[in-house]
Order: sequence, then C-alpha cells, then structure tokens
Amino acid sequence: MAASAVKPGEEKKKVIIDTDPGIDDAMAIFVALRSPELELLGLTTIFGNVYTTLATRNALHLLEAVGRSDIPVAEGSHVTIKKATKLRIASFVHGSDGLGNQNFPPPTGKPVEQSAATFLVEQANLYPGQVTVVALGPLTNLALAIELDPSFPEKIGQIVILGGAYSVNGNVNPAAEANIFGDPEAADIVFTSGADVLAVGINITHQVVLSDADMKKLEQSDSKYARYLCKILGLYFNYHKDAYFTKGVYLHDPATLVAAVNPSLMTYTEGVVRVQTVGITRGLTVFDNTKKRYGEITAWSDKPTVKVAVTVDAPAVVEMIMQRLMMDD
Ligand SMILES: O=c1[nH]cnc2c1ncn2[C@@H]1O[C@H](CO)[C@@H](O)[C@H]1O
Repeated sequence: MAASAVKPGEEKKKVIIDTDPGIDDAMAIFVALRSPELELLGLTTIFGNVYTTLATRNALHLLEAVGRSDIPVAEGSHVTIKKATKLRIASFVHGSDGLGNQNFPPPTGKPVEQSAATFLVEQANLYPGQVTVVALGPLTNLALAIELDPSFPEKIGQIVILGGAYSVNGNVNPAAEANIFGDPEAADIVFTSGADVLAVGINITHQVVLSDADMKKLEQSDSKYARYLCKILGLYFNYHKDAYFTKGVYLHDPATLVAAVNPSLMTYTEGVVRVQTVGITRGLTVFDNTKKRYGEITAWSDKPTVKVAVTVDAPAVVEMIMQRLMMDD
C-alpha cells in the first residue's frame, strides 16, 4: 500500500482545504475524506477555477453528494487582496459550473457565518501549531488571515500550497501558474510570512497523471466517490487533450493533498520564494536556492525560507489517489 493509516493512539492531522472547486479540487476533497490519517476541519472557498460564490456552492454540494454535510464551509474573498474584481476564471478547464457542466442541483446547506479568513484564524487559535491548510486556489484568504492576525503564521501548523512553477513554464503563460497568477500580491505575502510553507508547483503536478486506463478502473469501481468523479472528469480529459496534447489529466490538487498526507512521496528543497507582481512575468515564482552569496541586498535577503517540492514518486501518488477513491465506505 502506498501509505500507512494512523496507528492506534496517533492523532489525525487536522486539515482545512482552501479550494475553488473545480474538478481536480473535487478529487482532492474526496481523497481527504477517504484518508484515515486526516480530520477535515472545514473547507474555505476562493475564486480561481470558478467565482467564489460558485466555489461555495460547489463545496457544499460536494460534501452533500457524499453525505458529509457535517463539515463546515466558510466562504472566502470575492476579490484579490488588492480588491481587484477583474479575476481570471478557468471555466474553460472545469466547465461553466466548475464541475464538468453536469447541472447538479443546488445544495441545501449554507456556509457558516464567518468568512474564510476568520475561520482560518479561529481554527489556528483553537489548535495552535496543529492545523494544516491545503491551499488549492489563489492565496487571498491566507493573506487576509495574516492581515487579520499577524501571529497566524506562527499559529498555523503548515500551509501546503498548490502554486508556482519552479524551473518550468507556467500554465497561464510561460511565466505564471494559475493559482499564483490569480493573486500574486497575496502569494508573496504568504510565501514571505514566516509560516511553515510547503509549495507543490506544476513542475511536480505535471508528472502526476491520471491515464485513460486509470479512468477505466475508476469507472469500474462501485465507490460513490469514484462514481461521482467519473461524471465530471470527461470535460477535464478533453481540455488536456486540446491544451497539452496528453492522453491523461494532471492531478494538481489531489497530488498536493497527498503531500499533506504522506510527504515522503516527494523530496524538497528549501529557500526563499518571491512572487513577481508586475509586468509580463506577473505571477512568476522565483526561488533563491541560496547557492550564491550575492554582493548586495536583494528582495530575497533576510526573508523566511519555504520548502519547495523537487521530485515526486508519481506512480505511488497516483496509486494512493486511486486506492482511496475506490475504497468502499
Ligand atoms: O491551462 C490552465 N489554465 C488555468 N488553470 C489551469 C490550467 N490547467 C489547470 N488549471 C488549474 O489551475 C490549477 C493548477 O495550476 C489547478 O487547479 C488546475 O485545475
């Protein structure tokens, strides 16, 4: 088996998923629900694959679809940290409903009263040092949490980020990956906040591919998670065929979730990451590998370091995702 479950007496890892569902978000949320190592404290929502209002609706819907409406959903920001309202929404990847254009019925539940940022701060205070945030969209809610409570970076356990393109091209343009491009100023705040950050970029997630053969296996599974995902994955497959000329799909969000469950399936390097906020390279993540002592002060000098994933055992990650999704309740 790809990963070991919690041993008796061992505490589950408390996780909040900040998400913009999104087809691969749906998959990551389901993997989290099927991971005995995790306790899902809640979902917080953000724009990215869809607008925030729809992200909230989809988050509630996904939990209801698998009978987990006991998990709270807190709605996040509708605008960037700089209050910009002109957002880049990836409906061409996920469908106009964010879930493969399936016209699912609206959820019956409602989000909690608190905003995502308030929820994040509250949970960090409730369980200091113990909460892992898995951030699958632009980092606005996390930057707002840091603004709301400057001690948030110390109180939060870890922030595992799907974001950036380290030594590879981006997916919005050659410079920028979609989540960082969605709110570069927020990303720079989070990367330099001093929190324990682990970044998984598309240099990693583009190696974690769900093949046509894997899809066939999912189609044969009776698990309600696999059944649901098979309904929404078709559009995601079509997009990848058109945009990347691949036969499979990239498992960005589930791979990042796996980094939180079983970090040993990736290797990491550590250094300062700054985010470009202007010009044609807006959204570029630039990692200083600290291999050179620069003669002058740079924008990277004296900033806190983060961990960046550099290699991945891709077959093991895919196997773990598949195994969890096909597991019976
Ligand atoms: O080509 C693309 N443009 C914009 N967003 C994309 C593209 N491909 C995937 N994603 C979405 O962005 C995140 C990873 O960068 C993932 O959430 C993925 O679904």
